[in-house]
Amino acid sequence: MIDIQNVVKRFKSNKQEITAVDHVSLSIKKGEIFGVIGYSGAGKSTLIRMINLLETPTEGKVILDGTDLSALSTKALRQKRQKIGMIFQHFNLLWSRTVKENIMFPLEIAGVPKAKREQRAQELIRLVELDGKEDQYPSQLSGGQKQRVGIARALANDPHVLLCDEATSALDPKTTDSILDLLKEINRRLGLTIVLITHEMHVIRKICDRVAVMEGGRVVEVGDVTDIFQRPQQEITKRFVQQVTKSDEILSAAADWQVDQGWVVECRFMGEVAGKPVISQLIRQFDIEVNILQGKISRLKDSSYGTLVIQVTGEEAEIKRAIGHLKSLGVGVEVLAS
Ligand SMILES: Nc1ncnc2c1ncn2[C@@H]1O[C@H](COP(=O)(O)OP(=O)(O)OP(=O)(O)O)[C@@H](O)[C@H]1O
Repeated sequence: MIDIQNVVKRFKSNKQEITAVDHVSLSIKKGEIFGVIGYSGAGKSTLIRMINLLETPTEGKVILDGTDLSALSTKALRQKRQKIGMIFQHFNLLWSRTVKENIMFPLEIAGVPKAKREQRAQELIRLVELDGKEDQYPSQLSGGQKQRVGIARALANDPHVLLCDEATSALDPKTTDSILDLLKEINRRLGLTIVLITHEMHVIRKICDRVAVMEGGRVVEVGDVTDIFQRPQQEITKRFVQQVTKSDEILSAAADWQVDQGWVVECRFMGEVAGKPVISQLIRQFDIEVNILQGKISRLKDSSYGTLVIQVTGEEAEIKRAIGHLKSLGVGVEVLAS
């Protein structure tokens, strides 16, 4: 659906050259929610803006539904862009227009007749649950409601792809969740492909099917969200996963855990193994004691993921055997202190 092929973007400023995106290749499937995560300056915005050619790649190609975007004439590109909706961190609404007028604006540009525009705007207002707000101005709306207008406007021309540029970064956690639920619902109902960029693993965890991790302009890791949570490879990915799997209490307690007694071990459960009485079996099978220090269950888009921090005491060789057994069951194990 979206093929990003060896894309590079360099910016020249003050005689300096910055490589914002450095040889990135990604293949995004039709109907999936694909997330790109990275810290500030990683190149996420530049990358997502190359998907609709708001930024032109210095090298490489972006192929959308089989069409090389950079090979299109200005007119053909404008038409193609109507099928790529975009929403932004700061909503980018027209402040002098009402909710309905904002939503009708892209239809006006596309030359859709007035009656049809009105009808479509009403449908979209219902979809994003803004009934009753159609004649209000953006300044009269909450942040979440403004983003709902942004989403409705982005969907006006029935796009195949929705690009989300840090769409929830300006919102509080509860509103963030309601906007993420809406995006998930739109993806499910309309089969829309969604590409989002974020610096929050919570966003990836809640709605994405796959994720790419960016650092210094490069994609350093890519995979299914469930796999990335279970087996993060790169240091940066591990840090992002920790954002949601390790509570602040675990992180601060980790510094204090004493090593004088046994080992402190973090176990990560996902899928089938999460439903099994693994710890009670462990105590029965091995000559060890287990003390539960912390536990947390996180919901992913379609599954759940649990972390449990335990203190294991006993003979070192027996602890090692018990840990080996946990690993053989598919439990992710990390020794935090020994
Ligand atoms: N128009 C531009 N001119 C010059 N440098 C730019 C331009 N746009 C981005 N950059 C630089 O490219 C690098 C990547 O920026 P980009 O905005 O894509 O990163 P990001 O991951 O989206 O970060 P943030 O979340 O802070 O926006 C940064 O070093 C940035 O300063």
